Amino acid sequence: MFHLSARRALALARAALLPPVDLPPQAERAMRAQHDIQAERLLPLLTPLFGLVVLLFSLWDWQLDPQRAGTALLVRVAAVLLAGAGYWPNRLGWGVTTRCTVIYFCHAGAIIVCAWLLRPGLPYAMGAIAASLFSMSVVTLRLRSFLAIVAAPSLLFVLLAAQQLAWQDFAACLVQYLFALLLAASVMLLFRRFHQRAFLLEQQLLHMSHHDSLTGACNRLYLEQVAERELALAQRHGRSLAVAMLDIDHFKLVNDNYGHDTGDRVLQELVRCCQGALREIDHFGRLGGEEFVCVLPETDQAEALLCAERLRASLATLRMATPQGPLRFTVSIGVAVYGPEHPDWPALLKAADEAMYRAKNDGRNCVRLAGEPPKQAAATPPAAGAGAVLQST
Ligand SMILES: Nc1nc2c(ncn2[C@@H]2O[C@H](COP(=O)(O)OP(=O)(O)OP(=O)(O)O)[C@@H](O)[C@H]2O)c(=O)[nH]1
Repeated sequence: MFHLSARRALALARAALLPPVDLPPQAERAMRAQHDIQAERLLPLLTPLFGLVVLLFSLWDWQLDPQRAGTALLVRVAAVLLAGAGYWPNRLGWGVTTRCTVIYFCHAGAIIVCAWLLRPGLPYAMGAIAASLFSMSVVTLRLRSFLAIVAAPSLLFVLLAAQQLAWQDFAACLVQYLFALLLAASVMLLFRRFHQRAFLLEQQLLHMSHHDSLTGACNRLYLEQVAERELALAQRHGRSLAVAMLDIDHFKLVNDNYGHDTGDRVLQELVRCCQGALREIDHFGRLGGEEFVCVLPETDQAEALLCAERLRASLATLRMATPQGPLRFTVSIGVAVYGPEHPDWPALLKAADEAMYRAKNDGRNCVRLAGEPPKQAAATPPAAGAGAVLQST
């Protein structure tokens, strides 16, 4: 039994000594915003809990000092009513810290004032006053906010204790209060550290579930979600949207002639190059194998063809060093533009796929547009030497 407790204490101490998590500022802001949302949801649920606590305190008041219990009850009820402004979202747009400051000031203030009013005095309520500090150590992840929340009730406590107590009792209460404050602040910092770790882990898991582990491009599932969202936005705002499907030409030959490792490097290099060539608002994902898709929001047909051609040309000029010498590869691209002929994601993807296969049939290393009449001039003429797309040079 003792052994278990010692191990637990050791684990706790080790957790407390965990090095701080170095979250980038943007992730730190996202974590705080996520925590604020959770805390905001929690606040209305606390109303019945604090209501019950007030009721129990009032019963205790009658037990301690029946003569002044009525006045104390009035103080407690007034505090509950005032605290209501913090429990529910209001039109003033108060943030979580402000709402917690109001709630804590009303409740802790009521405990302090009632203890001061009742005959046993403040030392009897030290346990409740100290315990109330800990409830605030989980509602914020910022030390500054925590100190701002507890500042006013702490000042009230010090003033009333100084007025009521003899010097020695005042000093003893102050030491207890400061000790509780220090512990509550440490709990808050520890809670923040655990929260940071959990957030970091969540972000890593999210990234893993959204991205292809080999290339780092979005995976099929995530790309579909993103594309559906972009399509809904395009539909709603009457904006254009295009999709380009890329397929590496004769990729099987790369694997057969250069090995799978080099094949993998080709896929990674393609993703790096395409991501570098696309805009921030574009999305690039791997459908599977050597097939990739670009979702291009706010892009019309002419822009999409230009973008696809730019990708094709920059990939065709890449030279990859391999043990067998430099390797170049090309891609065939099919472009489809959102419109009545392809009104949703599956239709758009199918159209881009068909256009891509037309590019393959037209000799590879070229761009084709969905819905383009077969006899019409090609959007991009097949590049020189497109028949033998994969070459060692
Ligand atoms: N190295 C590597 N190869 C892959 C991966 N996924 C699929 N492949 C290979 O990609 C090749 C695709 O070959 P095919 O579907 O015949 O297409 P292709 O050779 O590119 O021919 P075309 O598309 O007609 O130009 C297969 O040899 C697969 O094994 C991967 O993650 N890494």
